Amino acid sequence: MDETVNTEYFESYEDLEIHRLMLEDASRTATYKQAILSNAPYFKDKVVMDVGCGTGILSIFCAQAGAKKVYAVEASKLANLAKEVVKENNFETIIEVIHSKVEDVTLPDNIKVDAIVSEWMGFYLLHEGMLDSVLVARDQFLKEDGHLFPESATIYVAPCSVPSLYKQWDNVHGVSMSAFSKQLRQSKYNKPEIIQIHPEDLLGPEIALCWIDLKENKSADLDSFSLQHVLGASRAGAYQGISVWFDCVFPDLSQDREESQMILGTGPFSLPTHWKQTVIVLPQEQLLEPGEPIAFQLDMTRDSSNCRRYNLQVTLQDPEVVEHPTPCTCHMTKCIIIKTFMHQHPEQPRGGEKNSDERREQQPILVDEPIDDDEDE
Ligand SMILES: C[S@@+](CC[C@H](N)C(=O)[O-])C[C@H]1O[C@@H](n2cnc3c(N)ncnc32)[C@H](O)[C@@H]1O
Repeated sequence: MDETVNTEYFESYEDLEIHRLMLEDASRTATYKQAILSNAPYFKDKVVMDVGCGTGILSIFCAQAGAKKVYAVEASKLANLAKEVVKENNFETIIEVIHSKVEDVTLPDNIKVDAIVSEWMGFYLLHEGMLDSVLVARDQFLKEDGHLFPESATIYVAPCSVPSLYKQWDNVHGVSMSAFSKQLRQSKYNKPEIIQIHPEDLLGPEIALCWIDLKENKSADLDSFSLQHVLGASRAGAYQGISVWFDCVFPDLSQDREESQMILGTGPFSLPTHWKQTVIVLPQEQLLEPGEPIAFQLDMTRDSSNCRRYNLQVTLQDPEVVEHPTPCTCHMTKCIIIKTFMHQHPEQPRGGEKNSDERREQQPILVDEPIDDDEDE
Protein backbone atom coordinates (compact mmCIF):
# COMPACT_ATOMS: atom_id res chain seq x y z
CA MET A 1 0.00 0.00 0.00
CA ASP A 2 1.08 3.58 -0.74
CA GLU A 3 2.93 4.74 2.40
CA THR A 4 1.60 8.31 2.09
CA VAL A 5 -1.92 6.92 2.29
CA ASN A 6 -0.95 4.95 5.40
CA THR A 7 0.81 7.89 7.05
CA GLU A 8 -2.17 10.18 6.53
CA TYR A 9 -4.51 7.45 7.73
CA PHE A 10 -2.64 6.74 10.98
CA GLU A 11 -2.07 10.44 11.65
CA SER A 12 -5.80 10.98 11.34
CA TYR A 13 -6.25 8.61 14.28
CA GLU A 14 -4.05 10.79 16.48
CA ASP A 15 -6.98 13.21 16.72
CA LEU A 16 -8.58 12.52 20.12
CA GLU A 17 -11.94 13.77 18.88
CA ILE A 18 -12.31 10.67 16.70
CA HIS A 19 -11.69 8.46 19.71
CA ARG A 20 -14.14 10.51 21.74
CA LEU A 21 -16.72 9.98 19.00
CA MET A 22 -16.13 6.22 19.06
CA LEU A 23 -16.04 5.88 22.86
CA GLU A 24 -19.23 7.94 23.15
CA ASP A 25 -20.97 5.78 20.55
CA ALA A 26 -22.86 3.80 23.18
CA SER A 27 -24.24 1.22 20.78
CA ARG A 28 -20.80 0.46 19.33
CA THR A 29 -18.87 0.33 22.60
CA ALA A 30 -21.54 -1.47 24.63
CA THR A 31 -22.01 -4.12 21.92
CA TYR A 32 -18.28 -4.89 21.90
CA LYS A 33 -18.27 -5.02 25.70
CA GLN A 34 -21.23 -7.38 25.81
CA ALA A 35 -19.88 -9.54 22.98
CA ILE A 36 -16.59 -9.98 24.87
CA LEU A 37 -17.91 -10.28 28.43
CA SER A 38 -20.77 -12.61 27.50
CA ASN A 39 -18.05 -14.91 26.11
CA ALA A 40 -15.97 -14.64 29.32
CA PRO A 41 -15.79 -18.46 29.74
CA TYR A 42 -14.15 -18.59 26.31
CA PHE A 43 -11.76 -15.67 26.96
CA LYS A 44 -10.60 -17.11 30.31
CA ASP A 45 -6.85 -17.79 30.12
CA LYS A 46 -6.76 -17.16 26.36
CA VAL A 47 -4.24 -15.15 24.33
CA VAL A 48 -5.86 -12.34 22.39
CA MET A 49 -4.78 -9.75 19.82
CA ASP A 50 -6.56 -6.38 19.56
CA VAL A 51 -5.89 -5.07 16.04
CA GLY A 52 -5.88 -1.26 16.18
CA CYS A 53 -6.38 -0.86 19.92
CA GLY A 54 -6.69 2.96 19.83
CA THR A 55 -7.30 3.99 23.44
CA GLY A 56 -7.14 0.33 24.50
CA ILE A 57 -10.75 -0.10 25.53
CA LEU A 58 -11.37 -3.41 23.74
CA SER A 59 -8.15 -4.86 25.17
CA ILE A 60 -9.37 -3.94 28.63
CA PHE A 61 -12.71 -5.68 28.01
CA CYS A 62 -10.72 -8.80 27.02
CA ALA A 63 -8.62 -8.60 30.20
CA GLN A 64 -11.79 -8.13 32.24
CA ALA A 65 -13.20 -11.25 30.53
CA GLY A 66 -10.24 -13.23 31.87
CA ALA A 67 -7.71 -13.27 28.99
CA LYS A 68 -4.24 -14.17 30.28
CA LYS A 69 -2.46 -12.07 27.62
CA VAL A 70 -3.63 -9.35 25.24
CA TYR A 71 -1.41 -7.97 22.48
CA ALA A 72 -2.83 -4.49 21.86
CA VAL A 73 -1.45 -3.37 18.51
CA GLU A 74 -1.72 0.27 17.48
CA ALA A 75 0.10 1.94 14.59
CA SER A 76 -0.59 5.55 15.54
CA LYS A 77 0.88 7.51 18.43
CA LEU A 78 -2.32 6.71 20.32
CA ALA A 79 -0.36 3.65 21.43
CA ASN A 80 1.28 5.84 24.09
CA LEU A 81 -2.11 6.87 25.44
CA ALA A 82 -3.28 3.23 25.36
CA LYS A 83 -0.33 2.34 27.62
CA GLU A 84 -1.49 4.97 30.13
CA VAL A 85 -5.09 3.70 30.02
CA VAL A 86 -3.90 0.13 30.56
CA LYS A 87 -1.85 1.27 33.58
CA GLU A 88 -4.73 3.33 34.95
CA ASN A 89 -6.83 0.15 34.93
CA ASN A 90 -4.09 -2.03 36.43
CA PHE A 91 -3.79 -4.41 33.50
CA GLU A 92 -0.07 -3.86 32.67
CA THR A 93 0.75 -7.48 33.47
CA ILE A 94 -1.85 -8.75 30.99
CA ILE A 95 -2.04 -6.17 28.21
CA GLU A 96 1.05 -5.45 26.16
CA VAL A 97 0.67 -2.41 23.92
CA ILE A 98 2.69 -2.74 20.73
CA HIS A 99 3.24 0.51 18.85
CA SER A 100 3.36 -0.83 15.30
CA LYS A 101 1.35 -1.62 12.22
CA VAL A 102 0.00 -5.12 12.73
CA GLU A 103 1.56 -6.05 9.40
CA ASP A 104 5.01 -5.48 10.96
CA VAL A 105 4.45 -7.28 14.27
CA THR A 106 6.34 -10.42 15.31
CA LEU A 107 5.13 -12.20 18.43
CA PRO A 108 7.57 -13.97 20.78
CA ASP A 109 8.26 -17.56 19.67
CA ASN A 110 5.83 -16.94 16.80
CA ILE A 111 2.96 -17.85 19.10
CA LYS A 112 -0.56 -17.86 17.77
CA VAL A 113 -3.53 -16.18 19.43
CA ASP A 114 -6.91 -17.69 20.34
CA ALA A 115 -8.93 -14.62 19.40
CA ILE A 116 -8.62 -11.40 17.42
CA VAL A 117 -10.79 -8.46 18.42
CA SER A 118 -10.91 -5.37 16.27
CA GLU A 119 -13.12 -2.43 15.49
CA TRP A 120 -12.21 -1.87 11.85
CA MET A 121 -15.49 -0.75 10.31
CA GLY A 122 -15.74 2.50 8.38
CA PHE A 123 -18.63 4.26 6.68
CA TYR A 124 -20.62 1.72 4.58
CA LEU A 125 -18.43 -0.90 6.32
CA LEU A 126 -15.40 -0.85 4.03
CA HIS A 127 -14.36 2.83 3.95
CA GLU A 128 -10.83 3.09 5.45
CA GLY A 129 -9.88 -0.40 4.20
CA MET A 130 -8.87 -1.52 7.68
CA LEU A 131 -10.39 -4.97 7.27
CA ASP A 132 -7.40 -5.89 5.09
CA SER A 133 -5.13 -5.45 8.12
CA VAL A 134 -7.39 -7.67 10.22
CA LEU A 135 -7.18 -10.37 7.54
CA VAL A 136 -3.37 -10.08 7.55
CA ALA A 137 -3.43 -10.52 11.35
CA ARG A 138 -5.77 -13.52 11.00
CA ASP A 139 -3.46 -15.26 8.52
CA GLN A 140 -0.36 -14.45 10.53
CA PHE A 141 -1.43 -14.86 14.14
CA LEU A 142 -4.78 -16.62 14.60
CA LYS A 143 -4.88 -20.29 15.60
CA GLU A 144 -6.66 -22.60 13.18
CA ASP A 145 -9.60 -22.91 15.64
CA GLY A 146 -9.38 -19.28 16.81
CA HIS A 147 -12.22 -16.73 16.70
CA LEU A 148 -12.64 -13.23 15.33
CA PHE A 149 -14.72 -10.56 17.08
CA PRO A 150 -16.73 -9.70 15.02
CA GLU A 151 -16.82 -12.82 12.86
CA SER A 152 -18.99 -11.63 9.95
CA ALA A 153 -20.49 -8.51 8.43
CA THR A 154 -23.24 -7.72 5.94
CA ILE A 155 -23.77 -4.58 3.85
CA TYR A 156 -27.40 -3.66 3.18
CA VAL A 157 -28.93 -1.22 0.74
CA ALA A 158 -32.43 0.23 0.41
CA PRO A 159 -34.06 3.04 -1.58
CA CYS A 160 -35.08 5.98 0.57
CA SER A 161 -36.27 9.56 0.86
CA VAL A 162 -33.92 12.09 2.41
CA PRO A 163 -36.38 14.82 3.45
CA SER A 164 -33.83 16.69 5.54
CA LEU A 165 -31.85 17.43 2.38
CA TYR A 166 -34.91 18.75 0.59
CA LYS A 167 -37.17 20.32 3.24
CA GLN A 168 -34.65 22.79 4.57
CA TRP A 169 -34.85 24.65 1.24
CA ASP A 170 -38.66 24.90 1.12
CA ASN A 171 -38.67 27.95 3.30
CA VAL A 172 -35.53 30.04 3.76
CA HIS A 173 -36.70 33.05 5.74
CA GLY A 174 -40.00 32.82 3.86
CA VAL A 175 -38.41 32.27 0.43
CA SER A 176 -38.69 28.98 -1.48
CA MET A 177 -35.27 27.84 -2.64
CA SER A 178 -36.06 24.57 -4.44
CA ALA A 179 -34.32 25.76 -7.65
CA PHE A 180 -31.20 26.44 -5.60
CA SER A 181 -31.55 23.10 -3.82
CA LYS A 182 -31.83 21.26 -7.15
CA GLN A 183 -28.67 22.85 -8.52
CA LEU A 184 -26.87 22.24 -5.27
CA ARG A 185 -27.74 18.54 -5.40
CA GLN A 186 -26.67 18.27 -8.98
CA SER A 187 -23.39 20.03 -8.28
CA LYS A 188 -22.52 17.70 -5.43
CA TYR A 189 -24.31 14.56 -6.51
CA ASN A 190 -20.98 12.81 -6.64
CA LYS A 191 -20.65 12.88 -2.84
CA PRO A 192 -22.33 10.40 -0.56
CA GLU A 193 -24.02 11.88 2.50
CA ILE A 194 -23.46 10.45 5.97
CA ILE A 195 -26.89 10.90 7.45
CA GLN A 196 -29.36 9.28 9.84
CA ILE A 197 -32.27 7.86 7.85
CA HIS A 198 -35.51 7.36 9.77
CA PRO A 199 -37.27 4.01 9.25
CA GLU A 200 -40.28 5.84 7.78
CA ASP A 201 -38.04 7.27 5.06
CA LEU A 202 -37.26 3.84 3.62
CA LEU A 203 -39.16 3.06 0.42
CA GLY A 204 -38.69 -0.67 0.52
CA PRO A 205 -37.04 -3.50 2.41
CA GLU A 206 -33.27 -3.68 2.52
CA ILE A 207 -31.34 -6.15 0.43
CA ALA A 208 -27.86 -7.50 1.18
CA LEU A 209 -25.09 -6.31 -1.13
CA CYS A 210 -22.61 -8.75 0.40
CA TRP A 211 -21.89 -10.97 3.37
CA ILE A 212 -18.30 -11.13 4.56
CA ASP A 213 -17.04 -14.10 6.58
CA LEU A 214 -13.95 -12.84 8.39
CA LYS A 215 -12.67 -16.35 8.96
CA GLU A 216 -12.73 -17.27 5.27
CA ASN A 217 -12.68 -14.24 3.00
CA LYS A 218 -9.50 -12.85 1.48
CA SER A 219 -8.50 -9.28 0.70
CA ALA A 220 -9.18 -9.79 -2.99
CA ASP A 221 -12.78 -10.74 -2.13
CA LEU A 222 -13.26 -7.17 -0.89
CA ASP A 223 -12.36 -5.51 -4.19
CA SER A 224 -15.80 -5.25 -5.73
CA PHE A 225 -19.43 -5.97 -5.05
CA SER A 226 -22.38 -5.55 -7.36
CA LEU A 227 -26.12 -5.76 -6.94
CA GLN A 228 -28.96 -5.43 -9.45
CA HIS A 229 -32.30 -5.03 -7.75
CA VAL A 230 -35.92 -4.47 -8.68
CA LEU A 231 -38.58 -3.95 -6.02
CA GLY A 232 -41.99 -2.36 -5.57
CA ALA A 233 -42.14 0.81 -3.46
CA SER A 234 -43.54 -0.09 -0.04
CA ARG A 235 -45.34 3.26 0.18
CA ALA A 236 -45.93 6.50 -1.68
CA GLY A 237 -42.99 8.84 -1.39
CA ALA A 238 -40.11 10.68 -2.98
CA TYR A 239 -37.35 8.35 -4.14
CA GLN A 240 -34.30 10.47 -3.50
CA GLY A 241 -31.44 8.15 -2.68
CA ILE A 242 -29.96 4.74 -1.98
CA SER A 243 -29.10 4.16 1.64
CA VAL A 244 -26.22 1.85 2.59
CA TRP A 245 -25.43 0.44 6.04
CA PHE A 246 -24.00 -2.65 7.72
CA ASP A 247 -24.41 -5.13 10.56
CA CYS A 248 -21.62 -7.09 12.28
CA VAL A 249 -22.13 -10.40 14.07
CA PHE A 250 -20.04 -11.57 17.03
CA PRO A 251 -19.47 -15.21 17.94
CA ASP A 252 -21.55 -16.79 20.67
CA LEU A 253 -19.17 -19.27 22.30
CA SER A 254 -20.98 -19.48 25.60
CA GLN A 255 -22.40 -22.82 26.66
CA ASP A 256 -25.43 -20.87 27.82
CA ARG A 257 -28.07 -21.30 25.11
CA GLU A 258 -30.03 -18.44 26.69
CA GLU A 259 -27.47 -15.97 25.31
CA SER A 260 -28.48 -14.64 21.92
CA GLN A 261 -25.99 -13.80 19.19
CA MET A 262 -24.59 -10.30 19.52
CA ILE A 263 -25.16 -8.04 16.55
CA LEU A 264 -23.90 -4.50 16.04
CA GLY A 265 -26.46 -2.93 13.72
CA THR A 266 -26.01 0.45 12.06
CA GLY A 267 -29.19 0.60 9.99
CA PRO A 268 -32.24 2.86 10.28
CA PHE A 269 -33.95 0.37 12.63
CA SER A 270 -30.95 0.05 14.97
CA LEU A 271 -29.85 2.39 17.72
CA PRO A 272 -28.07 5.36 16.16
CA THR A 273 -24.31 5.03 15.77
CA HIS A 274 -21.60 7.41 14.61
CA TRP A 275 -21.57 5.59 11.24
CA LYS A 276 -25.17 6.70 10.60
CA GLN A 277 -26.00 5.54 7.06
CA THR A 278 -24.26 6.39 3.80
CA VAL A 279 -26.71 7.80 1.28
CA ILE A 280 -26.05 8.13 -2.42
CA VAL A 281 -28.34 11.03 -3.24
CA LEU A 282 -29.91 10.89 -6.68
CA PRO A 283 -29.55 14.06 -8.76
CA GLN A 284 -33.31 14.12 -9.31
CA GLU A 285 -36.08 12.80 -7.09
CA GLN A 286 -38.82 10.52 -8.41
CA LEU A 287 -42.32 10.56 -6.88
CA LEU A 288 -43.56 7.03 -6.39
CA GLU A 289 -46.94 5.42 -5.76
CA PRO A 290 -47.15 2.34 -3.53
CA GLY A 291 -46.03 -0.72 -5.46
CA GLU A 292 -44.39 1.29 -8.23
CA PRO A 293 -41.21 -0.43 -9.39
CA ILE A 294 -37.80 0.80 -8.35
CA ALA A 295 -34.82 -0.63 -10.21
CA PHE A 296 -31.19 0.10 -9.61
CA GLN A 297 -27.73 -1.34 -9.81
CA LEU A 298 -25.13 -0.61 -7.15
CA ASP A 299 -21.45 -1.26 -7.76
CA MET A 300 -18.98 -0.84 -4.93
CA THR A 301 -15.43 -1.04 -6.25
CA ARG A 302 -12.13 -0.45 -4.52
CA ASP A 303 -10.35 2.59 -5.89
CA SER A 304 -7.32 1.60 -7.93
CA SER A 305 -5.21 4.49 -6.64
CA ASN A 306 -6.14 4.26 -2.95
CA CYS A 307 -7.21 0.91 -1.53
CA ARG A 308 -8.66 2.61 1.57
CA ARG A 309 -11.50 4.06 -0.46
CA TYR A 310 -14.24 2.75 -2.73
CA ASN A 311 -16.20 4.10 -5.64
CA LEU A 312 -19.93 3.69 -5.25
CA GLN A 313 -21.77 3.70 -8.53
CA VAL A 314 -25.53 3.71 -8.83
CA THR A 315 -27.12 3.00 -12.17
CA LEU A 316 -30.81 3.77 -12.48
CA GLN A 317 -32.98 1.77 -14.78
CA ASP A 318 -34.76 3.14 -17.81
CA PRO A 319 -38.29 4.17 -16.67
CA GLU A 320 -39.73 2.35 -19.71
CA VAL A 321 -38.27 -0.87 -18.44
CA VAL A 322 -39.25 -0.08 -14.88
CA GLU A 323 -42.90 -0.32 -15.89
CA HIS A 324 -42.36 -3.98 -16.77
CA PRO A 325 -39.44 -4.96 -14.59
CA THR A 326 -37.54 -8.02 -15.67
CA PRO A 327 -34.65 -8.39 -13.25
CA CYS A 328 -32.48 -10.39 -15.57
CA THR A 329 -32.59 -8.00 -18.50
CA CYS A 330 -32.11 -4.56 -16.96
CA HIS A 331 -31.38 -1.83 -19.46
CA MET A 332 -29.25 0.70 -17.72
CA THR A 333 -29.49 4.08 -19.31
CA LYS A 334 -28.45 6.59 -16.72
CA CYS A 335 -25.21 6.62 -14.80
CA ILE A 336 -24.27 8.44 -11.67
CA ILE A 337 -20.72 7.94 -10.57
CA ILE A 338 -20.10 8.56 -6.93
CA LYS A 339 -16.58 8.53 -5.63
CA THR A 340 -15.81 8.36 -1.98
CA PHE A 341 -12.56 9.23 -0.35
CA MET A 342 -10.73 7.72 2.54
CA HIS A 343 -11.28 10.71 4.78
CA GLN A 344 -14.28 12.75 5.39
CA HIS A 345 -11.69 15.36 5.77
CA PRO A 346 -8.08 14.57 6.43
CA GLU A 347 -8.13 14.55 10.22
CA GLN A 348 -11.44 12.85 10.79
CA PRO A 349 -12.08 9.48 9.18
CA ARG A 350 -15.22 8.94 11.25
CA GLY A 351 -16.81 12.37 11.08
CA GLY A 352 -15.78 14.03 14.32
CA GLU A 353 -18.06 16.05 16.50
CA LYS A 354 -18.45 19.09 14.30
CA ASN A 355 -21.65 19.62 12.43
CA SER A 356 -21.49 19.92 8.69
CA ASP A 357 -21.95 23.71 8.69
CA GLU A 358 -18.97 24.20 10.98
CA ARG A 359 -16.87 21.94 8.84
CA ARG A 360 -17.85 23.68 5.65
CA GLU A 361 -16.78 26.94 7.19
CA GLN A 362 -13.46 25.56 8.28
CA GLN A 363 -12.51 23.29 5.42
CA PRO A 364 -12.76 23.72 1.70
CA ILE A 365 -15.00 20.89 0.44
CA LEU A 366 -12.93 18.43 -1.51
CA VAL A 367 -14.51 17.24 -4.77
CA ASP A 368 -15.63 13.76 -3.83
CA GLU A 369 -15.51 13.78 -0.06
CA PRO A 370 -18.44 12.22 1.77
CA ILE A 371 -20.45 14.68 3.81
CA ASP A 372 -21.53 14.01 7.36
CA ASP A 373 -24.88 15.68 7.53
CA ASP A 374 -25.85 16.39 11.12
CA GLU A 375 -28.76 18.56 10.13
CA ASP A 376 -31.05 15.60 10.45
CA GLU A 377 -30.45 15.21 14.16
C1 LIG B 1 -11.67 2.55 14.57
S1 LIG B 1 -10.28 2.73 15.60
C2 LIG B 1 -10.69 1.65 16.93
C3 LIG B 1 -9.97 1.99 18.22
C4 LIG B 1 -10.33 1.12 19.41
N1 LIG B 1 -10.12 -0.29 19.13
C5 LIG B 1 -11.75 1.32 19.83
O1 LIG B 1 -12.57 0.43 19.61
O2 LIG B 1 -12.06 2.39 20.36
C6 LIG B 1 -9.10 1.85 14.67
C7 LIG B 1 -7.69 1.96 15.19
O3 LIG B 1 -6.89 1.01 14.52
C8 LIG B 1 -5.64 1.58 14.20
N2 LIG B 1 -5.14 0.82 13.04
C9 LIG B 1 -5.69 0.80 11.81
N3 LIG B 1 -4.99 -0.02 11.01
C10 LIG B 1 -3.98 -0.54 11.76
C11 LIG B 1 -2.90 -1.43 11.48
N4 LIG B 1 -2.75 -1.94 10.26
N5 LIG B 1 -2.05 -1.73 12.47
C12 LIG B 1 -2.21 -1.18 13.70
N6 LIG B 1 -3.18 -0.30 14.01
C13 LIG B 1 -4.07 0.01 13.06
C14 LIG B 1 -5.95 3.04 13.93
O4 LIG B 1 -4.81 3.86 14.09
C15 LIG B 1 -7.05 3.32 14.96
O5 LIG B 1 -6.51 3.80 16.17
